[in-house]
Amino acid sequence: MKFTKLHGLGNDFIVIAGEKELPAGVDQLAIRLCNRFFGIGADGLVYILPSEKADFKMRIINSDGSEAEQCGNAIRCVSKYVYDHKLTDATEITVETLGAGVQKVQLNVQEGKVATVRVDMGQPILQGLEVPTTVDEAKVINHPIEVDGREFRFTAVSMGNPHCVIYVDDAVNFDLAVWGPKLEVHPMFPRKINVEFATVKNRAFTDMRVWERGAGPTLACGTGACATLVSSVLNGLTDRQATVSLKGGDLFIEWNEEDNHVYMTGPAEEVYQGTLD
Ligand SMILES: N[C@H](CCC[C@H](N)C(=O)O)C(=O)O
Repeated sequence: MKFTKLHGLGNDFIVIAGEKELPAGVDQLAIRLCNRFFGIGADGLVYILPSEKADFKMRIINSDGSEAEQCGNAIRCVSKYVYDHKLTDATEITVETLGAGVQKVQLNVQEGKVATVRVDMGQPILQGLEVPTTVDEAKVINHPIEVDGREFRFTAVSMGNPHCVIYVDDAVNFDLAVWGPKLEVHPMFPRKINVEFATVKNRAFTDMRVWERGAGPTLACGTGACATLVSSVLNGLTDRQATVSLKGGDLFIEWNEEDNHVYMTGPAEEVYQGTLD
């Protein structure tokens, strides 16, 4: 089986194209292949599949074997793959995902290869029960949550997959490995949750570090960056366009007031191709 290793700001994926559907036992395959010592090593396993509604369909399996509804960095990697490997020559394509339906994607090509990608990530979902959380409010903003005797305040945003954004004094040095896993599985989040710790530097720039559901501490999270921007606007902390700076690099996020869609712009890179017996 052929695969291609790609990443978006260090959030890395094993990409497999050419299958008609997910193989049986894909959860166990993802766990095995994503293992950084006994496998290829990645944050997730991504399939490019045929779609009846879009040019391509993307399915993403986290390194713990759980399937996610959406993945911002992976959709940029998939978009780069299909252009660079000549599955399309269009620079505007559509990709179908479980969590956001058919998404428009713009490819910025430099010297014949995709350099950056601008993705329409769709409309954020803010109703508490739809994110989902156990909080039945139209918007869950700065809501208290206690874990191991410490109280945090979170804002809940779904981009098709669930996120809770928490503002801290120093996100870059925050103890992500202690608090991330505790919040990921908190009973307030029925389908677990991706946890973003953010520090707003000014109205156009936010530091953010992420503990991902099903993958742990990744270098970047595209949907998490979108959730962070939406949360920061809801909390009156940033404008509707801002840079979200992650450990692996920066993403430019816009929450358009006219169409209520969130747009994410960032890079995608191919590392190598391989084959598995
Ligand atoms: N771990 C996430 C999926 C990957 C999202 C992230 N890698 C991104 O770039 O959006 C979840 O279970 O919802």
